[in-house]
Amino acid sequence: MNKPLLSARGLRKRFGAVVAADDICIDIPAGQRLSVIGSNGAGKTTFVNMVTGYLKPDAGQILLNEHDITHLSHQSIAGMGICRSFQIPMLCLELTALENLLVAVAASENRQSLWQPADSPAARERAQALLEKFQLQAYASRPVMQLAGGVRKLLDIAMALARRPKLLLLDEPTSGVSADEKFPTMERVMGAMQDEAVTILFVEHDMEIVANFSERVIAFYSGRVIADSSPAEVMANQDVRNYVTGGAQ
Ligand SMILES: Nc1ncnc2c1ncn2[C@@H]1O[C@H](COP(=O)(O)OP(=O)(O)OP(=O)(O)O)[C@@H](O)[C@H]1O
Repeated sequence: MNKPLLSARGLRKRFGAVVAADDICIDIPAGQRLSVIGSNGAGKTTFVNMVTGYLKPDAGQILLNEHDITHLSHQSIAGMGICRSFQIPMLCLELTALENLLVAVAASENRQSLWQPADSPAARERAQALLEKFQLQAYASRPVMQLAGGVRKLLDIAMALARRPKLLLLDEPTSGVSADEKFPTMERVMGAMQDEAVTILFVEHDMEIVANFSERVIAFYSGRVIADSSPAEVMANQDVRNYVTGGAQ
């Protein structure tokens, strides 16, 4: 494999007696679309939090293009090209969808105050382009508090993409989205990424989404990686059947 974009080496994290990460070693090459699966409490969000700087590992190293980012703040890590969305979208509810995006564009321009939306023509153009990419134009001037959960999810992901990240981590992009809307939501997300040079890792519980939208699957159980391969191989793995999919696949 070429030098990985991201390399997690021996990551460990405990919360009291709970082992949330137990010697996690993962290399991610640029351009890959990969998913992370695992039952509740397996350590998926802990991994995302450590890679994005929201949580510091007790041990181990995280390298981005061979630079050690383990001890950097989440703001610095975002500035270096690793961005994320959240299980519960982090949006300003009083602001409109467009204003939220302008805040994200402002952050990507390293402006002094994040809370003052970027108002340059170029920033507006970027925000509008993101609304279009995610087919959210109809919501541009609606306050976020009036928007449905699925729309908020898409907006949160669009905001993460505003920074033109090298690596984008999506924490359960379809959670809270109705069963009928899961596929269309993922299609919109992946469609929006198509002409962006971005590597995507998403955490997902829905195995159909995993099988259809990722080329590599990493399965977590009890803070450990128990499988890391193609979707078909991971779904057929006995440990994955025992501890993740419950033998349903
Ligand atoms: N801040 C924290 N304080 C204490 N325990 C935590 C904390 N964050 C996570 N944990 C524990 O660490 C373990 C892994 O949690 P994590 O959120 O990473 O799991 P997950 O795989 O993302 O689960 P889910 O699918 O439910 O989101 C769980 O047992 C969880 O309760």
